[in-house]
Amino acid sequence: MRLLIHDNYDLLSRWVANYIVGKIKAHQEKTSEPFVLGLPTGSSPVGTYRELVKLNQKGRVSFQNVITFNMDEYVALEESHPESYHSFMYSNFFNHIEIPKENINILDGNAENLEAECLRYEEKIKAVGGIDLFLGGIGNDGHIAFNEPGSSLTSRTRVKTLNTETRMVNSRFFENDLNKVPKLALTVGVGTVMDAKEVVIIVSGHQKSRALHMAVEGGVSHMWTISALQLHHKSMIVCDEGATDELKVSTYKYFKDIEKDNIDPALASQGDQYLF
Ligand SMILES: N[C@@H]1[C@@H](O)[C@H](O)[C@@H](COP(=O)(O)O)O[C@@H]1O
Repeated sequence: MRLLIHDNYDLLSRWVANYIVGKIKAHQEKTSEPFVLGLPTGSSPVGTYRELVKLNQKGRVSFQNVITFNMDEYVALEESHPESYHSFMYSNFFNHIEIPKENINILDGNAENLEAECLRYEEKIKAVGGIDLFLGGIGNDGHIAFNEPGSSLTSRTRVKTLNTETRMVNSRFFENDLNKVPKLALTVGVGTVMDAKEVVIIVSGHQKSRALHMAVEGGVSHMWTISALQLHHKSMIVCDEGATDELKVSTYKYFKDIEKDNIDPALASQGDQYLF
C-alpha cells in the first residue's frame, strides 16, 4: 500500500484529481472501452471534485467515456433530499461536467426490493468489466463506504445498519438531529471495493488519525474495514498532515522519504511504475 502525505487538504485534492485524470487519459490512449470510476461522497472528496471540474473545464480531461458507480446511499431518503448522496453527487460533481446521464450509477435507496437492487448493482459493475479505480474516503471508525466495524471483509453490495457513531457524525448534515439520520444504507461491500483494479482513499484531518494508524500500522481486521486494503495489490491512501497525528514517527518518515519525488501535484499523473 502506498501512503502519500501532503502538507494540506488543497494539495491533497489537487494531487488526487491529477492522478485520476492521468489514469483516465492513459486508459483512453490504450482502448475505446469506457473508464469505470468508483466514487464516494462526504467532505473528504469535495476538493478533488472541485479540481476535477476545473480540469474538465480547462479541457484536460473528458468524462464522455467514463462510467461511474457511487459507493453508497441512504435507505428511504428521497433522492431529492439535499443530503441524499444523489443530491450530493449532482451538486458537487455531475452538474459541472459533461458526463452522459446514463453513465452515472448510484444505488437506489428507495427501491421496492433493496436486495434485488444490490444484486443488480453488482451485476452491472461486472457487466461493464469491473471498476478501474475506486476512489473512497473513510469514517472516523475506519469504515469504507458504509462497511461499519464488523463487516465481512468479503462483503458485497447490500443493506447495512449504520452504527450510532456514524449516525452521530453524519447528524451534522441533518440539523444535528440524530433522529433525522437514516438508520440503514445501501453500500458496496469491502469485497466489491477490493475487486477494483486500483483503490485510492482520501484521509484528511486529525479526526481520522486513529483510523489511519489502524489502516497502515494495525493488522488486517474487520473492526477497521479500511485495513483490508493491505491485501489489495494496488491501493493507496492520500492524506494530509493532520491525519498523520497517530502514526509512529518512523512510519511517517518512511513514507515521506519513499514518496518524496512523487508528492508534487503536477507529477501525480506521471506513471506509478514500481511504486506499489
Ligand atoms: N458513507 C460515507 C463514507 O463513504 C465516507 O467516507 C464517510 C466519511 O465522510 P467525510 O469525508 O465527510 O469525513 O462518511 C460516510 O460514512
